[in-house]
Amino acid sequence: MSAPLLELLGVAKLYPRGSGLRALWPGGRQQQTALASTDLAIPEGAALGLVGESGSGKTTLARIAAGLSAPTRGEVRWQGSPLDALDQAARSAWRRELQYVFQNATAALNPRHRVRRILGITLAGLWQEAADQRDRRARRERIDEVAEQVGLGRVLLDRYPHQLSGGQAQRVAIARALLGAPKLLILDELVSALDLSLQAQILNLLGELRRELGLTYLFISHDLAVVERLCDEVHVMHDGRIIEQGTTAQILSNPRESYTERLVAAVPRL
Ligand SMILES: Nc1ncnc2c1ncn2[C@@H]1O[C@H](COP(=O)(O)OP(=O)(O)OP(=O)(O)O)[C@@H](O)[C@H]1O
Repeated sequence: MSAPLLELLGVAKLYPRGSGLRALWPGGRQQQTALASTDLAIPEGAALGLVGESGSGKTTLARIAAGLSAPTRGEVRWQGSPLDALDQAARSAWRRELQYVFQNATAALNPRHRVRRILGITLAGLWQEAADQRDRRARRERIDEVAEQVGLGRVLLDRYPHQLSGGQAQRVAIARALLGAPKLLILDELVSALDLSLQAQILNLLGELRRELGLTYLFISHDLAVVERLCDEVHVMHDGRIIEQGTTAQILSNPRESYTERLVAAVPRL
């Protein structure tokens, strides 16, 4: 059996707590556990949801999983290899194949460039790193291809980020993440700021992309109703720990923990 695409082994994150004079006192600087020792495996093709209230540690876990933040303890493995042990070629493949998409899509886009340029800069960087010699025309074609995949009309490629709606900006953020043909997308509160009908559109798009491109998702949300629409499996976080995990159907119909019951009770039923 092949190794999971991504694996966290005993990963934990502590932050110093306390500042000012208290921190100078012996024993005054305590540590706060943002993430207690956590194991997590994401097999290729999975759509795994991570739910929990604000402050439960979801983003801390996601950032460590993406290699954006170093764990205080434990190890992250990509396709079976510890991140620290990846050689240069494997590291550059990992950077391309794992993409993190943030909640606030508009803020993540350079306001001074049109969308096509924003995507072009990312693509040029990816191809340069891979020593890919393809020319400007090929770059243009790849951008058009990805824009089509995410349902972004050509007209929108000529707009500046501030001229985009929230849903359009999310599509640009997803398009940018797709440029390098990733395997795993880490989607952090991607649809939280959108109204319900736009949420549904983006979730449908993510479902289609998963089927068409064989993508794997780690999908983070405080809202179980959103996770339910996209994920096969759910991990529930509370106080820096995964307290419960199971298939989405199991979690929704038969939650074990009272904390999970409360999240389930908040899911609107038609
Ligand atoms: N850089 C930091 N320094 C100190 N404490 C931090 C830092 N980042 C996160 N924390 C703390 O770690 C805990 C977990 O935060 P985290 O952002 O991972 O939760 P979350 O579930 O993603 O919540 P949210 O949805 O509000 O972002 C919180 O108590 C938070 O205050």
